[in-house]
Amino acid sequence: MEFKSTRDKSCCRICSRIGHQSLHNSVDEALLLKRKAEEVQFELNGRCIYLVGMMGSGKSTVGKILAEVLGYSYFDSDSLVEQAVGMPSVAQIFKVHSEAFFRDSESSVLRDLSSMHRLVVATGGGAVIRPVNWRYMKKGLSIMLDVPLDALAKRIAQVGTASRPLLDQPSADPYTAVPTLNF
Ligand SMILES: Nc1ncnc2c1ncn2[C@@H]1O[C@H](COP(=O)(O)OP(=O)(O)OP(=O)(O)O)[C@@H](O)[C@H]1O
Ligand SMILES: O=C(O)C1=C[C@@H](O)[C@@H](O)[C@H](O)C1
Repeated sequence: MEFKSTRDKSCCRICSRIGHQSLHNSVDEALLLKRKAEEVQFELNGRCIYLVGMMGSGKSTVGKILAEVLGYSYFDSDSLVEQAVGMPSVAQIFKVHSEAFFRDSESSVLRDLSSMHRLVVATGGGAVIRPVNWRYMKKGLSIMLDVPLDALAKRIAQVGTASRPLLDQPSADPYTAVPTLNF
């Protein structure tokens, strides 16, 4: 695969509006990730990749890049649960049913995925708390995205906590709530 340099004049005109350094950092990170994926492609031998990590740790962002480079299909397990339950959001599933109901459905989704090949799966932030989920994920390769809590809180604060059932409490702001989650 050929990588086109983005450090040309038109790129920098865009950067001058949205923050040159941060855009170049994310381009560099994506490029590095693509190169690493190419390196491990043949050793994977079709095994699935499960991305685990706290909410906002970058599982979807990284997962889509990995899937594209590896020629894998990308799935988000939260979205699959929403489809299976027939509800538009995790927040609604928690509210109408319960977290336990959501977790049961999440385990069924992971069980079904575990019999497949050539998938990159972005798991839900809380998928790691159930041992049975690890039994399913062990059939592939699991990768933890370990992001410092203050960076996570900053990312979550940028989009708000309304769609985040575990953080959407009257007293909770992400800077104090994220470190209290027991994952
Ligand atoms: N390496 C990174 N550096 C800075 N910001 C990032 C990085 N990766 C992702 N982000 C940003 O963090 C936010 C969350 O990313 P993303 O949706 O990929 O996380 P996630 O782990 O899939 O979240 P969730 O599990 O809650 O769905 C997004 O706004 C994304 O642009
Ligand atoms: O958005 C949220 O608040 C959550 C979504 C799912 O990933 C869950 O796994 C997580 O525990 C909470």
